[in-house]
Amino acid sequence: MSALAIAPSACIPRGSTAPSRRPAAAAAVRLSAFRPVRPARGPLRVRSQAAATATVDVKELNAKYGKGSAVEVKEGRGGLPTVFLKSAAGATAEIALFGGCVTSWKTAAGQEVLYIRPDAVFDKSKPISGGIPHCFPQFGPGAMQVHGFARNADWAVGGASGDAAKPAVTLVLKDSDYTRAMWPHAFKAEYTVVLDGEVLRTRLAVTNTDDKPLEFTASLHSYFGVADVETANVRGLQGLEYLDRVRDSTHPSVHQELRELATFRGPVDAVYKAAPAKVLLDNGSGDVSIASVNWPEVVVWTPWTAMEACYKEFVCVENALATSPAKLAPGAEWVATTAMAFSRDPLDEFCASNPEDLECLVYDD
Ligand SMILES: O=P(O)(O)OC[C@H]1O[C@@H](O)[C@H](O)[C@@H](O)[C@@H]1O
Repeated sequence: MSALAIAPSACIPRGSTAPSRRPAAAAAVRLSAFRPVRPARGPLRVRSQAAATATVDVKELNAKYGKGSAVEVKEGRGGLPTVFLKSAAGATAEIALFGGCVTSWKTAAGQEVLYIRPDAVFDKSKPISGGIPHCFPQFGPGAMQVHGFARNADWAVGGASGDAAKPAVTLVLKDSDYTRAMWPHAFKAEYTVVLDGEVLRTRLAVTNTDDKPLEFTASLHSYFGVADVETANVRGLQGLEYLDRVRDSTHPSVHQELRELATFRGPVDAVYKAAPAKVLLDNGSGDVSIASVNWPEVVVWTPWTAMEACYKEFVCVENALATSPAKLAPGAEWVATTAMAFSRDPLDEFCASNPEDLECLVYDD
């Protein structure tokens, strides 16, 4: 199993990762102006209201929206109705209707890019802890449950495309008694996931279907697997102002990112403002490129030892609209897109099949 594969039920043993050859990241952290000074707040609690469940017949859905092997609707993890995409290039993605959550994205070579936490459950008793959950209509903190309700509700299938090169599905979430109890607005959220060759594209469109204005915040809470959080880094954030939420997410402190490579040596919960069109996550075996349009912020999060069992194995790099709500007049629409691509480091690829080669026997301290 790849070091970045989704953990089945427990954290991946440390020893299972390929030899690391990235002392540069460790050196970079010494230049850092940013040192988290105390551990993250205790174990994270998801205080969510009961999920908005719906009973769906996957066979019926597949008959309606399935497109051969390019788009299939069937039971996924935990029996959850899930849309499976497979592109002609051989990449795959899985999107659970519960939460509209992308739970897997694999390259044609079978490498999992996303991460599911070992404490994730697939029984709708809480949001799926991993993959790409939605934060909507509140990033938080705020009046409603942390990260809103969209990750805790069943989305419907609104359409699918069987274009073999780039199969796609559109999921839809509309207001219901469940959502209006928390947020008194009529809305429609349409989330399109396209597997364009090996590139995972998303498009989130939110429409105010009410007769009064609404405001919301949001993010794609993307969990990415990393070989080791201490050798992972994020590029593209240098010079940006960020809000450090580790001590207090309600009253974050304001800083400027000085590092070219944002590395991890403690808990990080940072909202980077005025985010660039693209950031890169070095996950230890290559770069995950995260390009976006109209997501104005990037949230970088690692709980560190607050999640002792698995914190080394993932980093969240989230496309976000966290601090300044979008304001929609009746009938207005807000749209944001992302394109995520993974390019494997050629040396890593070589070392996977030649672990004893001299060039591969370089270790961090
Ligand atoms: O709800 P989850 O998936 O455990 O994630 C919680 C974290 O999500 C991050 O987006 C926030 O920046 C953190 O403050 C928060 O703790």
